[in-house]
Amino acid sequence: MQVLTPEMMKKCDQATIKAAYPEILLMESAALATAKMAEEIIEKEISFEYKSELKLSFLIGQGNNGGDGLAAARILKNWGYQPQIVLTCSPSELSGVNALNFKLAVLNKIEIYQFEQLKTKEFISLIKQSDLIVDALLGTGIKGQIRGSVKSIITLINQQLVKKPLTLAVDIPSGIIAANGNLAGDALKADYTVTMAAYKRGLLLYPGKDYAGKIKVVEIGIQSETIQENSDQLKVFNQQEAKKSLPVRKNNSHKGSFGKLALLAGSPGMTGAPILTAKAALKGGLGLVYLLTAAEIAEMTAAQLPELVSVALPSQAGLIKETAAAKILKFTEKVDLIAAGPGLGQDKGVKTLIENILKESSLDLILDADALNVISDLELLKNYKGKLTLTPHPGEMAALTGLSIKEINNNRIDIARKFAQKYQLNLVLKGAATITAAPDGRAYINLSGSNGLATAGSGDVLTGLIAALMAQESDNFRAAALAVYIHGRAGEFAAQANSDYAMIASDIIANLKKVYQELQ
Ligand SMILES: NC(=O)C1=CN([C@@H]2O[C@H](COP(=O)(O)OP(=O)(O)OC[C@H]3O[C@@H](n4cnc5c(N)ncnc54)[C@H](O)[C@@H]3O)[C@@H](O)[C@H]2O)[C@@H](O)CC1
Ligand SMILES: Nc1ncnc2c1ncn2[C@@H]1O[C@H](COP(=O)(O)OP(=O)(O)O)[C@@H](O)[C@H]1O
Ligand SMILES: [K+]
Repeated sequence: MQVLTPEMMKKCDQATIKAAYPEILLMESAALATAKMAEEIIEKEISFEYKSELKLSFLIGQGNNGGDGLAAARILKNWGYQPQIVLTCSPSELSGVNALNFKLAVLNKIEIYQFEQLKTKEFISLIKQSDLIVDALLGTGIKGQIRGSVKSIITLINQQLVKKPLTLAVDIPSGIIAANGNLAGDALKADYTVTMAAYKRGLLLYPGKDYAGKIKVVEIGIQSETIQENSDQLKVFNQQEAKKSLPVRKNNSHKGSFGKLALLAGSPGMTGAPILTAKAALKGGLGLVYLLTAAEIAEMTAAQLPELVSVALPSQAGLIKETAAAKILKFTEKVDLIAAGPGLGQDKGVKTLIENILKESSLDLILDADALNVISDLELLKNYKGKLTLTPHPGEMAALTGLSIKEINNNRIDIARKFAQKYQLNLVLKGAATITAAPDGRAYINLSGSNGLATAGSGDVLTGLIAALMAQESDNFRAAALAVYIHGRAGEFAAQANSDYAMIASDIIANLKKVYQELQ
């Protein structure tokens, strides 16, 4: 499912209206979907005897988001509810379809208040008594910081209410910038968001994602072709996408059919990282892992994971020597892909080693952690003969690009995509709302995961999973995106069993089986 910017959404609306779909009808569809969602929430969350006893408060802004709210209030009134409306402007300031929907609300005898004419105490009391707030103050048309009555309403609710009533946001929580998920000063937190036609970027990026609650995308009459034509190949990776992408395992197979991985990882003091990566790769369905590691720890790592084949490499002070490059390259002739980085350590030797692999190999190659940290010549990435995948967290991405971590997180979608296209590689930009970007411009925002994944070794597990899925699926980009999804979903299961606080990276691996069972 597509993810749009406000400009793309506007183009979709305009194209639909131009193709003979009257604007009022589009708004009515949005309103009907909103009313249905409100009713679903009421039935699920509130116990009541009569619909008419429920207090449904609609906060209405001056634009089309407010228009959606006005029409939804009227539909719910017709279904037997008693909605009330708080308007942020005077009725004379409404125009077009919004003015028409206001007239219809009046005709349907809905109780209407103008915010400016209410005393603060009256407004607070009205909100406090509400069973459900429908937030139709601002949608994708927000410009600048919140101001005027809209700002007063959001500030009053956020500052004066200890417990906010259940809230349904129309299209996007008011105050969240649809283009990037940032706050326009402040925003109204929702428990649910009903969003029209497609996801908006701001619903999936932080802090916006924290304000959106449970999101439902509803169809309002905009054709999927119109959305395709006016979007930019950015999609969500959700369970549906994961089910579609899960590689089919052949029965007539042997361990070679599911891939042989050369994992270049580990150093004394960081013996856990290669084990986590290797274990995740095997548990992810890969056939065979060779751990190529510093001589000092080869035996010890092999003892930790009996399924592993450990290969000792010449080392100096615990770090693999650059002279090991020839041995590694020779060894990799018998594998299908290479993953390098977890716990590898960093020095001049490691840097030369990674550079040599980039110059000489043509296998599928995944670079993570220390293997990323030692890269200084980005041209080596561009010129790599095989298919390359990088898995930086924002700190590593900052080092690669010269941008700050803040800049990366503020614009993670576009930065990841540009980098992937410029250097012709797959890029997994990790962190909450992980982006997977392909060399050809495709990109996914991952929807699974929880803050429990922010734990030591979690990234090592992801690298193993990416290797496992790449070995089983021919489209490396899709494999990486699927691995990110599976990692996140296993993290959700791990958090259910242990809590976000008490889960560790091994718990992610332990829960992979549940994800595979769910997806099969
Ligand atoms: N035909 C369409 O374009 C459709 C639009 N839809 C709805 O319309 C919304 C977009 O409508 P609009 O483009 O009218 O924009 P909005 O309704 O999101 O916001 C524009 C209004 O908010 C005010 N405003 C903007 N920034 C503000 C700020 N920082 N502080 C206070 N007030 C501010 C403006 O003065 C204007 O009145 C969507 O989110 C969706 O809910 C849906 O009904 C589907 C059809
Ligand atoms: N708050 C969060 N929500 C969801 N996923 C997260 C969060 N924080 C981290 N992650 C995920 O956890 C993993 C952490 O990887 P990384 O930063 O490399 O950690 P480490 O080096 O400790 O293994 C990544 O997949 C990242 O996307
Ligand atoms: K809204």
